[in-house]
Amino acid sequence: MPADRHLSVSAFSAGYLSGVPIVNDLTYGFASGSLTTIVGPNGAGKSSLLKGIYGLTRWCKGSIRIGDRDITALPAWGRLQAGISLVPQGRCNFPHMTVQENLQLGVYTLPRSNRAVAVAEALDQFPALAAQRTRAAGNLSGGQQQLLEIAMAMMVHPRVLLIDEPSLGLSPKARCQIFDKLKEITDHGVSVVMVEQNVIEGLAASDIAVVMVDGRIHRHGPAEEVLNDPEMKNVFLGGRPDTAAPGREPDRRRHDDDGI
Ligand SMILES: Nc1ncnc2c1ncn2[C@@H]1O[C@H](COP(=O)(O)OP(=O)(O)OP(=O)(O)O)[C@@H](O)[C@H]1O
Repeated sequence: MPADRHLSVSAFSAGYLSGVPIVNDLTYGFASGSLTTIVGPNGAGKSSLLKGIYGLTRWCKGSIRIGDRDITALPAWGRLQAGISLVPQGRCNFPHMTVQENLQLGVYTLPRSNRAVAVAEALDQFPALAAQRTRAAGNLSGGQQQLLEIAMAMMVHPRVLLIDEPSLGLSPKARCQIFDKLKEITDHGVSVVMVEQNVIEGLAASDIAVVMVDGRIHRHGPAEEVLNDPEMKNVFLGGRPDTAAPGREPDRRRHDDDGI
């Protein structure tokens, strides 16, 4: 995989209150063109790591590189231009606007002359959205809304896609479809870094697992290996095949039954 898609952090700390690191002195290179999933207990700093990489925490120190370019000094929009896209937790698209209008917002940062082509490409790459292009985004199923978020993040052709808990509130079928889509994205050479609370399903779909505890990396390795490690199962995965990360309340929100 091309080296310019390699995201790495070095002695990286980030947080919200001055002097209180949530992500603590972390050094790690995310495998290029792979699906890396970050798991760990509640409050471990998983989401904060994604936000810190994207430039959304109040402070950070250490360094972040994409390829051989140091992007630490760039603000969030600069990191987007450098090739990092973020899908934050939750479905935060514009619910009263149509799918097509949401996609048009996704290309707002591109030169005007490239925008129509980018929207057409997105509809081509996400056929489930093409079928719904004139529908208000808020009326889509949860899985379709998540797909729309992913499509919007992909429209700027990122080298690295950061995505926070994409399966939240989705049915098993829709979760599976989202993970498949993320795998497909890595097939096109994009490095995907996902935070996921559905540990078993998330890791089963992934290439690499990173286990975070207290702001630090406790363990990393091939996802299958981590998934099958008895220590990981007992300590972090709850030891049962359908268990989310310990400490998390079960998700009682309505699930979409029909997938995407
Ligand atoms: N905007 C914020 N301001 C202050 N503290 C925050 C903010 N966001 C997160 N935190 C704190 O940072 C710590 C880590 O939170 P974070 O969301 O990164 O953990 P997480 O591993 O993603 O956990 P979860 O699985 O619960 O989302 C928590 O103690 C949380 O309260």
